[in-house]
Amino acid sequence: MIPTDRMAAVDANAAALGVPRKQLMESSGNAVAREVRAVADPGATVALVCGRGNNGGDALVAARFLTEYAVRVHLLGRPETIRTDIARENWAALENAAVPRETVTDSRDLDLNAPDGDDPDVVVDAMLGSGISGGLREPERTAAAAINASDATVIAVDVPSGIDADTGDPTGGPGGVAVDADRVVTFHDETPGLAALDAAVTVADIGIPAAAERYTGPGDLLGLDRDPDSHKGDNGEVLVVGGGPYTGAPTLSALAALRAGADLARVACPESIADAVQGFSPNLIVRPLPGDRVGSSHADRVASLAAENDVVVLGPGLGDGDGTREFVREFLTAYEGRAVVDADALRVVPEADTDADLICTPHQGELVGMGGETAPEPDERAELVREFAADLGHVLLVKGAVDVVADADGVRLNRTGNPGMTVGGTGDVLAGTVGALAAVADPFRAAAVGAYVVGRAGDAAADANGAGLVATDLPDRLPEAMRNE
Ligand SMILES: NC(=O)C1=CN([C@@H]2O[C@H](COP(=O)(O)OP(=O)(O)OC[C@H]3O[C@@H](n4cnc5c(N)ncnc54)[C@H](O)[C@@H]3O)[C@@H](O)[C@H]2O)[C@@H](O)CC1
Ligand SMILES: [K+]
Repeated sequence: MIPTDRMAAVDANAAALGVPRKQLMESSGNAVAREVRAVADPGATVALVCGRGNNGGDALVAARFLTEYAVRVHLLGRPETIRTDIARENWAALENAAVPRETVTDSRDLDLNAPDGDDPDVVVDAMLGSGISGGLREPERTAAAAINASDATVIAVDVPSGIDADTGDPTGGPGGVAVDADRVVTFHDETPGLAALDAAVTVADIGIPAAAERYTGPGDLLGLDRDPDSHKGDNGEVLVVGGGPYTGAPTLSALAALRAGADLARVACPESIADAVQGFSPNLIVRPLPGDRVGSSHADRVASLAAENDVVVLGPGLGDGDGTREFVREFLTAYEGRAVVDADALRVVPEADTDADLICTPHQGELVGMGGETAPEPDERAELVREFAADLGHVLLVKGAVDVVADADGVRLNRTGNPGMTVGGTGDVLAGTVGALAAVADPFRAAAVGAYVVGRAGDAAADANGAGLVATDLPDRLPEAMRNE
């Protein structure tokens, strides 16, 4: 089962892998034609009712595959108003091939009958699919009533028009108008709502590469755009807790969080390094903690700072003193929010008793230090990481030439990035980036997208600086890396 928004991401990832939407539409249309053949013999009459989006486009393709049937294509609206290039191209192909078709501008005029006046044997509902919002409007609304009044076998493309593919409920609310389909032919994977319908569902493989789902890609960035009406704070406030033996690490995390879209980045660090951190950038808000190491005496203060933020990034540059471990343990025991845990804070996680939602970002050595297992081959490693994530009850992002993101339910692999990124500090950039993303997306997605965009930023930095890239090259390249194109 795959929710509609995830399907859109997979679709865009497939395009990036070289399988564009038009090719998928060809396979979808072919699958619709196969479904028609399964219910009606050659010579039967088939009415295809097409909307002007890609759902309609699927049926325009199907019409080309149904040469042995008496096909009639009904387009709801004028051809010039078809909304996508690929659907328009498929309409043009029908026109060129003189396939029987008509445009219906007023759906009260929609006549599904065959030329002899008989009911068609099959009606294909391709008015609206996953692009629907709200209840059916005209002309689709009246057309849906005409389809439901017919005695034909009704085959819906992707989802019955007027039904929410994720819930199975009418998009117009209880009692809303929707097509009552006998059969549904859907693509790649079933959306959760289809199981609730009283219709036979066929899931057609349309040739989306498995890698489009398993690997991160540009589709994973869809839906992360900032709401134009948002106010300061709506896009995330991130608290980085770190520093002591190191100054650059918490600074890099905080700067990356800002470049990844956070509205505010605060750094809680020992006062011994507070001026140095502030000196890196006036964009940072520094909260000094007494002394030169973070220790358990700071747990209450950090807990109250954490409460003012959406996400905590715990660990960059903290070091591994005894008092530091105690601090991490105490903090995690009390904290119930979201946190990215990195570096020396990681080894405390397996023994911590916490209700927090954690995203742990170990490299493979740190993973082993936490009690996890690794393997050289990515798929085998992915399964080991998934099992360990399930044991921990947290999201894991294990860094490597291929990054593995896992929780109890799933795995995503990431292959952006390059060997130049083994330089110090890139992990701090990643932790801050994931922190910013975790303020606006669920933890698994934040980890997957974070790995993807930091790798992309690293690839851009390597283009400019080769193997001489340094971690400070990365944050400024994040905005470009997060652009979905
Ligand atoms: N991987 C994929 O995502 C694939 C999708 N395909 C097809 O593409 C479909 C999605 O295409 P689109 O995104 O173009 O969306 P639709 O074809 O569902 O149509 C969306 C358009 O309908 C209009 N609309 C929205 N809500 C409406 C309402 N309540 N009443 C009347 N009109 C309304 C809007 O103007 C919108 O642009 C899928 O359902 C599937 O059939 C396939 O072609 C191949 C692969
Ligand atoms: K449909």
